[in-house]
Amino acid sequence: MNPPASRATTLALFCKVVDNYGDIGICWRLARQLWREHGVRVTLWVDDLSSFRRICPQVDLGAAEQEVEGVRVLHWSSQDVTTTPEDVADIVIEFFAVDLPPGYVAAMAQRLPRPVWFNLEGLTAEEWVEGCHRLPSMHPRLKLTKHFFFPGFTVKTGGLLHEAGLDEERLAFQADRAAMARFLAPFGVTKEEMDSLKVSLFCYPHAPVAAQLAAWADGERPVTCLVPEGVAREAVADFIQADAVAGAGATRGRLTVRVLPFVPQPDYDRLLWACDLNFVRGEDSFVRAQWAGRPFVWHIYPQDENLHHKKLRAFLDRYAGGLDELATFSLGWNGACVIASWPQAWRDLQAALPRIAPRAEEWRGEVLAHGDLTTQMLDFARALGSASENPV
Ligand SMILES: Cc1cn([C@H]2C[C@H](O)[C@@H](COP(=O)(O)OP(=O)(O)O[C@H]3O[C@@H](C)[C@H](O)[C@@H](O)[C@H]3O)O2)c(=O)[nH]c1=O
Repeated sequence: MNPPASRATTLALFCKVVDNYGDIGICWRLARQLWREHGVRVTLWVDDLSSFRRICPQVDLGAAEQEVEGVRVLHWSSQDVTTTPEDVADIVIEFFAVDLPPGYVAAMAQRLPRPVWFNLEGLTAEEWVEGCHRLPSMHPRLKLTKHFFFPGFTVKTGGLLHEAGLDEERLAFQADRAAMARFLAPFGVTKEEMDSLKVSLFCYPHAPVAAQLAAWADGERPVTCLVPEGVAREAVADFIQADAVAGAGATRGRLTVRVLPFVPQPDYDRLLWACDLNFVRGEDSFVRAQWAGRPFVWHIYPQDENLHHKKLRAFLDRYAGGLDELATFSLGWNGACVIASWPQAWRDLQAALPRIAPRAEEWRGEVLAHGDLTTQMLDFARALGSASENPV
């Protein structure tokens, strides 16, 4: 899509990879959408190019500066950054409260008009975020104000990342069995496996994967489990009796496990769309599973003192009303309740899938009615800009 002819808004997005792929996954998604759909010139500062490359193979690991899909990417390898006020973007986003380079902040304070500054926070369904979304925080020394921006599920939050045209693309794909079969074939999925219950599996190492694989193997219905390389490595290797590398797989009982390569982000969406049930984790895959319109089980990122169990319950309270089988299974999957029998918990969940599927579609509509995160963020930035004679 061509950017508008007038001077484009500029935006700097600072991303530190704490671990795994969610931090860069979210920032990359946001950066691409800002450019493609809103014509915003984005500079993405990221400290870990290797993690970035796993979800976006075009990334050059050796480049201090590069352009990827219209986004300027800078390797943020040190806090020792010198920037002039003219080089500061109109909008500056720190992701998950990262410390911006002091030199960049000093230049922000000198820039006229001042940039709009956001701290983009993590996603939670808890109610308190509604009171914190859009709150200002003054810099203790400099003439700068930062605003908190909270993603979320309700009208009083900033919404979720969702690209224009995503639903049309997804629905066309899901309506085309041959397209789904063509997509899955390179991963070894056969015609027979297309007729089985197709499950994608993305979780943290502490999930009870071995018990679940056993429940599938001993279950009544054929299941094909597609698991990206590196996920639940030990349990998968035990099941297939071989190294869990991409291309490996085995069938035991009613279960076939296939190990997939880690795919680029757009293909991960297609994987979720092609499966009947998705196990997802963290933040970004959790949101993408919601857009897939299919039942999913969430493995939440673990936190100290089991704080994450509270967050999981807050989400299930919003999502899984009347779907006790899903709530119980999800709590058990996350160690938030004891499951007496995995095979039984699975049978219960499987029997409930036809009731969960319409809820997945309904939920999509409910959440999207409030608008997407990127548009809401830009609208807020513009409102702040015009209020302070600071047009963006
Ligand atoms: C499995 C797979 C995932 N992906 C992408 C989808 C997502 O953008 C990304 C995975 O990110 P997530 O689902 O968020 O899970 P995650 O666990 O990888 O990431 C995170 O979770 C956050 C809550 C934490 O704050 C982070 O520190 C981080 O741990 O990887 C691919 O592109 N290809 C693949 O094959």
